[in-house]
Amino acid sequence: MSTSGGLHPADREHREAGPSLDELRARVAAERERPGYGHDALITCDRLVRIFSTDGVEVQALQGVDLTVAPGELMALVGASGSGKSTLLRILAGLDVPTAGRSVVAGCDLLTMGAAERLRYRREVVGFVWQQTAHNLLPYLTGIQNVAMPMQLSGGPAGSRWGRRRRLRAGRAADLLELLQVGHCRDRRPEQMSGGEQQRVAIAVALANNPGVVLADEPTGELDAETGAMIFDAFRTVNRELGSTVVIVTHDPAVAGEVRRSVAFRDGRASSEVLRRFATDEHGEESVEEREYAVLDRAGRLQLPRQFLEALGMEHRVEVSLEPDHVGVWPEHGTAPAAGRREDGVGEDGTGEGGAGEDVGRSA
Ligand SMILES: Nc1ncnc2c1ncn2[C@@H]1O[C@H](COP(=O)(O)OP(=O)(O)OP(=O)(O)O)[C@@H](O)[C@H]1O
Repeated sequence: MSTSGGLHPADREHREAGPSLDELRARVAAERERPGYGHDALITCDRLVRIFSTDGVEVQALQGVDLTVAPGELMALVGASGSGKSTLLRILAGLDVPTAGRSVVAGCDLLTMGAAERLRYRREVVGFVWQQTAHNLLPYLTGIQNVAMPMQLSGGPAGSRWGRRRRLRAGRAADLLELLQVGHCRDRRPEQMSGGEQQRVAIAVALANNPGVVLADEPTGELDAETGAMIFDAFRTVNRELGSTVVIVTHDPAVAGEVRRSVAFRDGRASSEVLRRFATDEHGEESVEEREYAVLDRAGRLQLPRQFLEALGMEHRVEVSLEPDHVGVWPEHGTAPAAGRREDGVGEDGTGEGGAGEDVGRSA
């Protein structure tokens, strides 16, 4: 590994001498005072692993996922089939337990929760909406009864008498149906609703106990594009008006393109993120600025985009160089396509950004 390029001689001398005792003490003190990973997040996944064993064959569905989601975020998880998105969502929903690692949602540790706490977690801390519209609702109950059911199961909202509690539940259920623009479905059973209406009622059900987090697995997967857009609008309303944190797994590029942050999964890990900024100019024209980042995990690993590796013939080993403001990654000596690389790892333009290497870590 080369770490020379671009350093000031005084800095290089300092680095070679190593840190002084005072510097080491200061580092230890700073480390001790540093807030823990995910301290300000609502959802924290820390090196999360899930291994399935079927007939003696092990599948590593999650291979050390690091992910934090801030309170009030509306974000998407995307990625190829089999990359681990649904496995992660089921763990976050409290329906499955990770093999190793740590995951904390709204202060609840998903690895150590007991059965009673897990039940309370699933009823009150998270709400979920699944792809199959039919799975989200009880077929023999009306819209309003479906929304009131989770409140009934958890005993809320609090009130002194049974009759009063029932009225409060019915009032909140009706309010949620109105918020999601399906007030007209209050007395209809699911078979009397369209697919889009069923999903909006399902979102109301997910919100019944006022959970901090709403998880949705392909909620637009069974719907046409127009209805899918309406469902996504419903999630946006929930996020904006009720402050719920929303995580949506989706294959739908239209949905992924509408959120500020989408995290792409690859081979059981979060591999890249797209952050978007939506702006409206003085003429009312809307624009989106997108920036794609590779995810650097807590062990310092990152996945370079597959097309970068293929374009530069990188495999097995790469050369890495520390530059003053970024890290350069180069194909192993002698394996690169010829263009733009000098022996010292600096591109032909002398900037440290040679055409054959990938620079990572440059500040955004
Ligand atoms: N219960 C299970 N038993 C065995 N293997 C499983 C189980 N659930 C998931 N897997 C495997 O784990 C890997 C990740 O699956 P997962 O469903 O999380 O992927 P995904 O990204 O959600 O895919 P899709 O977009 O197709 O739903 C896959 O290889 C899958 O076959």
